[in-house]
Amino acid sequence: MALASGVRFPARALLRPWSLLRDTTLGRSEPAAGGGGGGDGARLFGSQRVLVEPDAASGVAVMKFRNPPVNSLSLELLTELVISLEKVENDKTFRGVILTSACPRVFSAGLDLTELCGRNPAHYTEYWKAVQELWLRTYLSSLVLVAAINGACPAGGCIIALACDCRVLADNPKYHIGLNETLLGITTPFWLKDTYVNTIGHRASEQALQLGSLFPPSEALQVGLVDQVVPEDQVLSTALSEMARWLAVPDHARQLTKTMMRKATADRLLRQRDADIQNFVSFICRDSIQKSLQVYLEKLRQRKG
Ligand SMILES: CCCCC/C=C\C/C=C\C/C=C/C(=O)SCCNC(=O)CCNC(=O)[C@H](O)C(C)(C)COP(=O)(O)OP(=O)(O)OC[C@H]1O[C@@H](n2cnc3c(N)ncnc32)[C@H](O)[C@@H]1OP(=O)(O)O
Repeated sequence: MALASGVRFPARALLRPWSLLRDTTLGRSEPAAGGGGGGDGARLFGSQRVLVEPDAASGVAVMKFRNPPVNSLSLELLTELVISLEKVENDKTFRGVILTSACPRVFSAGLDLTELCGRNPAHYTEYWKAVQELWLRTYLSSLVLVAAINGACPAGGCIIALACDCRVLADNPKYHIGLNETLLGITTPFWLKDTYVNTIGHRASEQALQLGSLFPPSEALQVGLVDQVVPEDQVLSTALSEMARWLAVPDHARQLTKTMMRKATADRLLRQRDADIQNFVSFICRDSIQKSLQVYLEKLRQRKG
């Protein structure tokens, strides 16, 4: 499936894109902002791994990741997120989206490590294209995007949050946020590094990226990684209040300003997407990198037991 940013989608999505969007239980989901949650609109926008609760009256859709146990960014979740965002974006009823998690205690565990281990170069190519596509689509969205971070938010989870216009984090000391890639033995690509620098500044990024820092809420607020830290049961309502503040600004002026602020960062990737994919594939295929990732994944699995 060719999208605006030029990416082709997985073969199964290309053949039957909507096959990824079956089996929605959206009609039974809890009410959205303003109470419009369960109707046909929800069915139209949502999918198996992405619940969408649209509220036409406010022009806001709440989009919930539902890929248990930890919302790891599998190829399927990445694809469904892009398709859901595209659908909402194409419906002029909507001016804003709140991104949040339907899984308890985790916003997103980041890239799905099983997509990065033991696969072939063709798979890594397809996967990295999907990562790029989600980032471009969120980072350059004309909608207002607010992240309602209701759980742990490492690595790829933080990347989604960083692409939003505003971040509200639940005040739970277990809900760490940051780019911890170095602790897995991998590096952050330049376009994600740029996004970090744009958000928390050069010196703070230099330290946090090298150390793989994961910040608890108070520190995340202090460093400017999130805009608000609120009690857990107030994350969604605070995100809705933030959304109202952003939507009070005329769309055209806000959108032009957003583009002005973000274009240079996005263009750096757009100019060298293929090279970035090649870099990623050759990096991830290295024996040493595969070994580091497998050790990390094994530690995660053992930690549980
Ligand atoms: C030079 C060119 C550029 C090269 C670029 C290279 C790479 C890309 C770089 C950057 C982009 C981003 C990278 C990433 O996102 S990598 C992923 C990093 N994520 C993490 O480190 C988080 C790991 N997870 C956790 O810390 C915890 O799971 C949690 C999120 C805090 C939740 O804790 P909780 O206790 O609730 O759950 P468990 O730990 O018990 O996990 C349950 C279950 O899920 C499995 N799991 C967890 N995280 C992942 C994951 N990211 N991918 C796949 N699977 C995951 C975990 O192993 C458990 O599985 P089990 O089978 O044991 O049930």
